[in-house]
Amino acid sequence: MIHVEGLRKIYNRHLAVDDISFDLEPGQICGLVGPNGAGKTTVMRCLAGLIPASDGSMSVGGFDSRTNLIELKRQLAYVPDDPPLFDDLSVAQHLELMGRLYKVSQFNRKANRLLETFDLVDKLDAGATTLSRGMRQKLAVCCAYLFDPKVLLLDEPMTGLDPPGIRELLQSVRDRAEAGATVMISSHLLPMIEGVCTHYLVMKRGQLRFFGSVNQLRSHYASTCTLEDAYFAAIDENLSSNASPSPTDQVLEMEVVA
Ligand SMILES: Nc1ncnc2c1ncn2[C@@H]1O[C@H](COP(=O)(O)OP(=O)(O)OP(=O)(O)O)[C@@H](O)[C@H]1O
Repeated sequence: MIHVEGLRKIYNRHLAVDDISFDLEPGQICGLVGPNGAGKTTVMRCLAGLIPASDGSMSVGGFDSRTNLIELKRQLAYVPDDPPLFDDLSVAQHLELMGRLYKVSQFNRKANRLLETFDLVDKLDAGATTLSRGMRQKLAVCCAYLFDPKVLLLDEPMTGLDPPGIRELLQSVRDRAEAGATVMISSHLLPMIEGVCTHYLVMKRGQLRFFGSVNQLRSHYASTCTLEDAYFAAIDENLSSNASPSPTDQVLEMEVVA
């Protein structure tokens, strides 16, 4: 469902994502983890077709980003960590807009169920600017879920959510995956995503430190390790034996060579 090969992203002179490759199938939930600035959001934004990759190839649902970007975008929903809502629209109007844009069948049933799940029924007529941080996040998730995308890219979706909201969100991710969606969820809240993910992608300074299933993670690092243990092992791993320079060094070297 998601195929990424050799993805690179250079912002001006900064190599933010360096040669990342991975594949995800329907039903898989991939935790995208790594320290601040690792490149997680950049990977998601490239995959969502919001920013162009500098190199590499990507496809979603078989649609290549270079030749079929519009179809690729139709396959997925991207929920950024600070959802851009429309100031002038209410909660209900956001959902109606999404419903019309994506020609959602059984709109009322789906919208009502989402509003109940994410505890937004009381806020139906509230304007976006009057919503709390967590409510904005919940509304963005509802908008994403409404059209049943095949791929969900959730960037730090638990930020601002209360404990019931976090529980609902994680359960909804499980339900969506069970129904066949492919989910990528970036988070720093490792214990919270640990019970949900089937796969992990660990990044540091633009580079891929680990990609694989939960079982592969366990056998790679230690059979009893937690995600947090594996995370620290992966990001602390000394790559110098591969003589792999840091991304910034690589950009500078490229410039010197040029
Ligand atoms: N628009 C931009 N222009 C220049 N550099 C950028 C831009 N966006 C991100 N970067 C840089 O790219 C690198 C990766 O950023 P990114 O936001 O993808 O990291 P992240 O893993 O999502 O971080 P966090 O966990 O803090 O959200 C960082 O060094 C960041 O400063």
